[in-house]
Amino acid sequence: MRASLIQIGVNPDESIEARRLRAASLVREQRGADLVVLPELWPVGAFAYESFATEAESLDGPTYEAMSKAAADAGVWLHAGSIVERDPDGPLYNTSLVFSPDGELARTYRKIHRFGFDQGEAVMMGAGEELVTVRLPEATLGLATCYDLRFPELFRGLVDAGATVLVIPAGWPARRREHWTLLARARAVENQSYVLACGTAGTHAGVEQAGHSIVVDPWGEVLAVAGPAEETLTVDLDPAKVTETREQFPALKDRRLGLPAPGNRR
Ligand SMILES: NC(=O)CC(=O)C(=O)O
Repeated sequence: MRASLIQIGVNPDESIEARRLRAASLVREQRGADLVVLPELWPVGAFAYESFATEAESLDGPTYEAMSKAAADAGVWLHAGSIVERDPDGPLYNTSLVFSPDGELARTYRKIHRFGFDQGEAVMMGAGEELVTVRLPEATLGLATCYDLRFPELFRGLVDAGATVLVIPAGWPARRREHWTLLARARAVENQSYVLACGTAGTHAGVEQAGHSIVVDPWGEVLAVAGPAEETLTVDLDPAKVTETREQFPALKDRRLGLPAPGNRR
């Protein structure tokens, strides 16, 4: 199973329309891959809070249009990263779009953990409430977005739902790059799953992006890692390796669920 991660640059000198066209063309160049992944909020920029409301899109908006065509033209499964979704009956959401190779919108995922503490996304957007997996012929994708990476229980939920490849689009800042790499590897090791973590390059809203998109196998080996600049990583995954790892080192079977809360035992 061939996966391509497009670590696109998000910079203020490029319009959103121009970036959309460029992203679509980069996706088309990945013909031959099985799965292509774009990062979080690449049209507007994950930290461009002041533009969230004006650039919010519906689920059939301009990014949907461009990515649906690109997926069909390339004949790939496309995790098109996320958009600022305008829900006509609710708040904004940070919503990922996954297209099948015929360009159909197969699944959407609303980011569950919103970043910013008491500002930015955390106050401007609604929180997703649903775990999402996507069945591909060779693997089951478990979806998460950026800050979700810090919450291991979400990934356990995805594994319990059958995920074998954890896909994490992000707009991760350069100043916390070590956390990004460390957490991506940890999620792969503890869940005995592939991790495809795709970040952005460039600087927007004054926040330098980490880049360093990374692909980790179910044993925790780093199969590929990008530099800080715009780059596409292409990696061959072996879906059987997930089963082999889980059988040969069956730590997931040793989980102790449902233990009682701490008592007063001395
Ligand atoms: N931007 C995010 O969602 C997460 C992030 O920056 C972090 O450090 O966590």
